[in-house]
Amino acid sequence: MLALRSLNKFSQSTTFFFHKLVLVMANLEESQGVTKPSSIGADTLERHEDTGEASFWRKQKRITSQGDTVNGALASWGWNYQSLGNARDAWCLVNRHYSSHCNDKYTGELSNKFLRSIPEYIKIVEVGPTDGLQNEKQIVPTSVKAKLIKMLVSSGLPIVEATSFVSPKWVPQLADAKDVMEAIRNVEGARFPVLTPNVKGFEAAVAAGAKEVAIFAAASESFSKFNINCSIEESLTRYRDVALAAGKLSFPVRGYISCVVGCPMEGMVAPAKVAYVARKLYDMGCSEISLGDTIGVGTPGTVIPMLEAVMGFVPVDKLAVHFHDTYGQALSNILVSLQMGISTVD
Ligand SMILES: CC(C)(COP(=O)([O-])OP(=O)([O-])OC[C@H]1O[C@@H](n2cnc3c(N)ncnc32)[C@H](O)[C@@H]1OP(=O)([O-])[O-])[C@@H](O)C(=O)NCCC(=O)NCCSC(=O)C[C@@](C)(O)CC(=O)[O-]
Repeated sequence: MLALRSLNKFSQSTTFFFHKLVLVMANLEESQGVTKPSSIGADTLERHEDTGEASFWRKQKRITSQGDTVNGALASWGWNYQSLGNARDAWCLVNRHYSSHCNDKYTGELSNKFLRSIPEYIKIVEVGPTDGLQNEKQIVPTSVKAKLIKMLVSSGLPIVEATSFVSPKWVPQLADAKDVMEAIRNVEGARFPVLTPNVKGFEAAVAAGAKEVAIFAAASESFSKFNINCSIEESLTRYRDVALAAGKLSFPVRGYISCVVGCPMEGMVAPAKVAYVARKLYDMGCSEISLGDTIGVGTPGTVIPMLEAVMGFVPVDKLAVHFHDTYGQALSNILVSLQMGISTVD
């Protein structure tokens, strides 16, 4: 467990978080024509302080709903990429402003303002051996996977998702799931959930010694077909069977949702679609629901309304966030998630 309050002591990193947040806000506004600031720095900061948090969130919502009208191919995210492209220059401006004008007291006040609402403890769920290794071009030997898992545990991580009991034809990288479980059988000090896409996978996981499992749905129809070869509704039926079987053994079941803000095939994903799948997973007994920005296109402007929609159906203490850092937005997205009360981060 990580004492997040200790972040207050590291004014440099909190200032970095804050800079990133200001940047995302500034860039979203500029790219959407909401405002046209002549420069980014103190003016931008004061403007947001003046308007207050509530109106900032409203503004982000408006921007997102404008974005929602953009549909279709990935190219429809052009405004987002544009924002990210501008971010480096703008960050330099903000950074220069702070280094010459900011004193420690001011930085401390800002840190308090932006960190005061975050949970005291954060649970980290490590997913490198699954979400990481499944993308490796070369197949990593079982012994190396086991060593990686042991090292992750010895670094203090309390939960390490160990492997996936999926079809070896679909994910040959993780075809050695049973052997990985055998290799870590005597490792203590952490929990080792595994991914199971159906009852066949669940039964194999139980036989290999797993004590908790995760199922993975998507908020986008196209991605569901691409990833698990079935529609969202079919996947929910499948997962209900897995949850039922897990319930009989009192195994915790984690539910993932992929593409919670964007899909590589469909573009932007509406928050209501994510909320729908989250509610279904929660109702079937998932003890935790992890919201995945699978392709890393989320920004605070799209993440906040998505979280608001999901929180309408699932208690915040049952939610986790899973941000891929493809475009360097993961830290900003994690920060706003923490500010909204999420306390589990993949
Ligand atoms: C779901 C299926 C199985 C459907 O795949 P399918 O081809 O539609 O399944 P099927 O039922 O027709 O079976 C085809 C073959 O697979 C076998 N099979 C069937 N099930 C299993 C199983 N569990 N374990 C081992 N073998 C299995 C089955 O026995 C059969 O073998 P055959 O008769 O041809 O020899 C397949 O699409 C699949 O395995 N997909 C998994 C893909 C995957 O792992 N994706 C990444 C997961 S991580 C993620 O989704 C996102 C996340 C969590 O990281 C968060 C984020 O970033 O968004």
